Amino acid sequence: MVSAASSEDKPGSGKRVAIVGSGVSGLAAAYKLKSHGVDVKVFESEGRIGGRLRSISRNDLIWDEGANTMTESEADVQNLLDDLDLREKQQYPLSQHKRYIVRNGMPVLIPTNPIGLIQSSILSTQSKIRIILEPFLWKKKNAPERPEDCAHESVGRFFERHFGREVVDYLIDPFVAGTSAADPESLSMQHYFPELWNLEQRFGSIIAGGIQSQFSARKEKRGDIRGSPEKGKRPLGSFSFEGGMQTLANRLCEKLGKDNLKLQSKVLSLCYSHDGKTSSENWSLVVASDKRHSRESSFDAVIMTAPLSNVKEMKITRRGIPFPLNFIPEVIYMPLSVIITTFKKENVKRPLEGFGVLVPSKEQNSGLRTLGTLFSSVMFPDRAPRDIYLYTTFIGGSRNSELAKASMDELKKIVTSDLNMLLGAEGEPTFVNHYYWSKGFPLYGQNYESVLKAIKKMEEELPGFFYAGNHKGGISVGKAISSGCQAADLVISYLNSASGEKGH
Ligand SMILES: Cc1cc2nc3c(=O)[nH]c(=O)nc-3n(C[C@H](O)[C@H](O)[C@H](O)COP(=O)(O)OP(=O)(O)OC[C@H]3O[C@@H](n4cnc5c(N)ncnc54)[C@H](O)[C@@H]3O)c2cc1C
Ligand SMILES: C=Cc1c2[nH]c(c1C)Cc1[nH]c(c(CCC(=O)O)c1C)Cc1[nH]c(c(C)c1CCC(=O)O)Cc1[nH]c(c(C)c1C=C)C2
Repeated sequence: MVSAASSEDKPGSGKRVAIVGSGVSGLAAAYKLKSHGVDVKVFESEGRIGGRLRSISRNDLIWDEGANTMTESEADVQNLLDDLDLREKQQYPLSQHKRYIVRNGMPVLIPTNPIGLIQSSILSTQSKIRIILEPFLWKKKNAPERPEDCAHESVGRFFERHFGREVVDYLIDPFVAGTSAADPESLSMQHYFPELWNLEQRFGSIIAGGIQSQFSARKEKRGDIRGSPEKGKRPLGSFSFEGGMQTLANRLCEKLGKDNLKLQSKVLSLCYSHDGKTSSENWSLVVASDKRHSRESSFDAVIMTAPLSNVKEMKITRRGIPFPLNFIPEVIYMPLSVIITTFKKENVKRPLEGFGVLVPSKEQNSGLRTLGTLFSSVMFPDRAPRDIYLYTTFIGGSRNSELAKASMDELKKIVTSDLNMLLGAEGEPTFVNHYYWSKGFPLYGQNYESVLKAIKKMEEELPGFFYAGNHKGGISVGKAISSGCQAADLVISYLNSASGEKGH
């Protein structure tokens, strides 16, 4: 547990760490370090905390313009929620397992078990048979032969080999759109679905491998539950908080204390100056705030959580010599618009219960142009008055990157038309709001290996420099938290190490 450290075993006492970025990874790292007695300072370029957690309360409505839900598969997340006393604020969506994919212009419930799959109209009989027979029929002969080709295989190609094209078009394409705004051909299988990629490496068939590893995971879990009854009782699945996802960032910030946070403070440059005598207080930062530049000195370590595209713009010097960042590759980001609409319930003729609906690329032929819509007020009834539906619709991603930056008027027309076709929403929405993310998510594409290499190079060559956030190990909120906690652990070991210089 993060808060378990007693005052005697607080190894970080008297040490100072700078954290760049107040997204969930930076805040989680700062909180963990503070719990270990480290003096932390978080620098945030914007005038608000949370980064891609961004909830708005207005006009009796609550909505999220960034992440809408999160999961707690990572132990770091479970510990953090316990420590922050956030359990009573956790909100589980109603009927969250009801999720829909559009086929022939109409939402179809996604099957959640083999019988459901057989009964579902989402796939042809041929594809269903192919899924059932995958343990026997999967095409090893089509698998890339050279390990390097295997490492570069796309998500689309991988699933096509195992299940055929229709599964890619009607299950994988909408799934990756709904979890990364990308498309199956651009994503790297090894990096986007590492567990499934490993299953193929180990078992060949992903169905047989999946069943086998689920079986062992259940056995392990039964052991865990016996040890910790509290955790075993928790409902599985995604959740948010009263007031939206921002509640998590706000609680982290409260625990950190306002004095440890500097808003509107954009980090422009970092300087590591080891004087050869002490291994501490070697880092200083130049920060731009209110049109002034100031130097913030005497940090023992730095955790960088700003997107790599922002890091690339920073200047770093090491022992007085510029440390050029030209080895950082160009990261591709998914642009995305998030559009909030509300409709009077009486005007929505075919409302659906559940989490939301995803639109496969192929369904653009039916005239649909959105990526998907979350049924926000159906999931969380306190997000809108009782007689209103609030929807959160996503437009853009790799499928339609230009459309992501369309005007509010154009986006409103698209959303109104799609919700009319999918849910029978009639007339104009009673409220519209729009937020544009020019760099919504980093793409875990074919060049992702070079992204990881660049992060490793910075961490190896800059003593006391650590990188965390959604460019490393996964884009979900849970993975970003975990990445922040892991960076905090590495900083604690670094501060503890006798030399304090990771061998430099
Ligand atoms: C529209 C959208 C929907 C999403 N939905 C979900 C979802 O439902 N579930 C889920 O699990 N995940 C979701 N995600 C992903 C998830 O929200 C993010 O991956 C995660 O919040 C990223 O956290 P982070 O700390 O790594 O980065 P960020 O939140 O991006 O934080 C980085 C911070 O660094 C700051 N910064 C940048 N440059 C500087 C600088 N030079 N100096 C100081 N500060 C700087 C930025 O302002 C920012 O606050 C969604 C993301 C988006 C955009
Ligand atoms: C249609 C576009 C999008 C929707 N949500 C997002 C986009 C781009 C963003 C997003 N949503 C989730 C994540 C985390 C991914 C992860 O690696 O865990 C991100 C970046 C959560 C999520 N959303 C869906 C799934 C299956 C998940 C994983 C967690 C869970 O199972 O709850 C599906 C989904 N996303 C959207 C809709 C409408 C939808 C399903 C109907 C919107």
